[in-house]
Amino acid sequence: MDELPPLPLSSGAGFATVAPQNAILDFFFPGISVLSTAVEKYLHIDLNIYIPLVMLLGGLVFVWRYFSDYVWDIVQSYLMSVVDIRVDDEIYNMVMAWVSKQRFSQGARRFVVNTNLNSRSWYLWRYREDEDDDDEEGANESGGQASWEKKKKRALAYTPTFGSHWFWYKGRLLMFRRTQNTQAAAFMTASEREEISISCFGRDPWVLKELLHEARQEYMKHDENKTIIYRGTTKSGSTEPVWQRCMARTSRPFSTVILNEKVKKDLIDDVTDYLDPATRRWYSNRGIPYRRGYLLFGPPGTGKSSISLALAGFFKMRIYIVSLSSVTSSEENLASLFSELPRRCVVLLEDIDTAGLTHTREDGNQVPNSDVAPNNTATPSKSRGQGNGNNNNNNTNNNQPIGRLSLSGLLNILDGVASQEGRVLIMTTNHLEKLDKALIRPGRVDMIVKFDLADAEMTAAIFRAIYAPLEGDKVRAFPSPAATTSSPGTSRALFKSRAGLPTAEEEKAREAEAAEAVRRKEEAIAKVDILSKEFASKIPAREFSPAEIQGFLLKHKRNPEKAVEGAEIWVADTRREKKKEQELKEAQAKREEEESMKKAQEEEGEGKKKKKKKGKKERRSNRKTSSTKSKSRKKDESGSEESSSDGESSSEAESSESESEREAAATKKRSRSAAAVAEEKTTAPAPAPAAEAEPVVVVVHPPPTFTVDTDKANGASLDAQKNTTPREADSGYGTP
Ligand SMILES: Nc1ncnc2c1ncn2[C@@H]1O[C@H](COP(=O)(O)OP(=O)(O)OP(=O)(O)O)[C@@H](O)[C@H]1O
Repeated sequence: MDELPPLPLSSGAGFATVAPQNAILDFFFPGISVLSTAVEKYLHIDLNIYIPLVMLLGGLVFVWRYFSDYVWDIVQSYLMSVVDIRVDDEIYNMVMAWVSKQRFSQGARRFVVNTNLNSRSWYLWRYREDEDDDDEEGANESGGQASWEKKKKRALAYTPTFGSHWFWYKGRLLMFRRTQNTQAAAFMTASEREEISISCFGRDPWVLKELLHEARQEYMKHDENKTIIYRGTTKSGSTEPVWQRCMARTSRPFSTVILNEKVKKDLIDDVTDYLDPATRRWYSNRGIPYRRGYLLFGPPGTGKSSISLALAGFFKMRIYIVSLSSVTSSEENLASLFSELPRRCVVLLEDIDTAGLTHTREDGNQVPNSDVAPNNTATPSKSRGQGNGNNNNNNTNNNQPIGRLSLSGLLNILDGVASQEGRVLIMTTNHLEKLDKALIRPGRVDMIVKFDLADAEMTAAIFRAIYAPLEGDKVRAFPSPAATTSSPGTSRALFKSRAGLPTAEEEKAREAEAAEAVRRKEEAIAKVDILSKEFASKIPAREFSPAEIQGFLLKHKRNPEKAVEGAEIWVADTRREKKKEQELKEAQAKREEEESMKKAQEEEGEGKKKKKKKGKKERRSNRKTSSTKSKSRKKDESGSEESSSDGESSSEAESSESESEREAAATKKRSRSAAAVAEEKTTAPAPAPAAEAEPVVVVVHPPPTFTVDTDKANGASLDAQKNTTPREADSGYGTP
């Protein structure tokens, strides 16, 4: 066996025998010379001849690593088109929905799985989670079970993981790139911290635009027959105002909002006319701002929001809702929100009465008599008059910002020079009388619609709307003789039992089944109609809102007879509850009033105390000066004493006499001034003057009867003060 050559790096002598290229290789790849010697010895392959090749490859890799990014940037900049997709825009959801359906996405070996593909970004938050897909499977099943079934059926979505992914679209090679933004703020959620882009070779990005358009179209299909609702709010973690997409609801048919038919028709006709492109041209030709405003007013729960949603759904417009009573509705925020509105949309301004007029929705109850009126003509003068009358009270501080929104600010936002044209503005209020005239003048509000508590007709209509069978409803058989005498061959059970019969008979049975369904439906409608009248007769007119009645009916949603039975009890219970609520409210208001009065009196008392203290100080300093004066006078007198010792006793007596005289005079003076103060107090509850706080006065002129009544004193009622001596006032305020 041949002897192995000495290890190249084991000793200084060994190192000297190693070829120079091996030494270099060993430097970069330790142990390579040992390996090459072993390979040469046992496999008879000389690795040394490949060394230049290996080094060249290594060099190339090294160079590529440094230059690939640079080269790629150049290729992207000059030879490719790229679209970056923002995660905080709705297009993110559209593109991701599209991508998840592509083959390259479904076949990816490394992927991200989601139950919800949408951006978790602030403004899309909750999207789809709260959609009412009640037309999907499982809707018939009851409550929680149905939603659980629905969740189980919801498909998982697979999207490619971070990195670059190539795919073909319309014969072009495109690249989908998903990267993580490491510089994004830490509070952002995972999906907010990612960035996506799609690129294609070539300088014309038409293929990318087509892809985006297709993604959008597919996505929009989902929103067909839905009313998409946005709410004005602030971005999470900041004060920046944004429109947050909060829901996509199945559009509400107009027929489900119970309102005077003429009013409804007028409203729809007016909006239809306004949205007509010819009207738009008409406005612009005449230089009139293309805007239309509607004011819906009435008590809570009478259908104002419902009709706004129905309008938006009917005209296939998005609805943007902002409540003026919310904390976010400052002037700047509102202006910013309005500037971001699309051209064609419905803007719903809720609680407009809070705009610089009042804080609460509870007080005030006057409503005018009209149902609907073009603002410039038919609004009843009574309502406007009353409104204005009240306004006089409320509007004294119209332009004072409440919260941070002033009336003038709101008016500017609504129709200032910078405000959007083309939108339908709907304002709602519970208190029309509290609105400023300027806010509802024609141009801002072109139609006023009144909503009222339910009358008998409305109550019956609500009943019918809830119980009358609709398309797709399972019709419950009402117990009636007709139902029991129906042909036995037409029953569902019999139909099932004949399932295997020849086609003609089966056809016949099916027709009979359909006829039976129609008969049942008609029967149910007739029955519900009778019950609705009975129900309406039990509910007092104009006492309950449609929302309240609907709430009660929903408790018996599958049993109209029970609803009719329980109506009277419900009326009595609700009245009792309302009364209790009213009493509680009044007691609360009274308590608050008393507390505020007490506070005011305490503050007044504090003021008096301070004045008294000040008076005392002044008097003390006065006394000091008078005592120094009398001392100097005494000095003079003692001087005269020295000159005639005979007259000592007489002069002493004189001085003591004059002293007592002086004191008596001072006391008289003080008591006179105290009396004057007491007299003064009978006309105005002014704080006690300094003299009355003088302890000497209390000692010299004690009141004949004296009771300490802190309540009275604190109350400082005029009558009490009339009869109080200074002492009483003192004790009342705690003077020792
Ligand atoms: N006229 C109506 N027709 C049909 N449903 C109504 C009507 N009024 C109220 N409802 C029902 O009552 C509920 C509340 O109605 P809605 O929110 O539209 O009232 P609102 O007048 O906007 O109340 P608020 O002033 O408190 O905002 C809804 O579920 C709606 O279906």
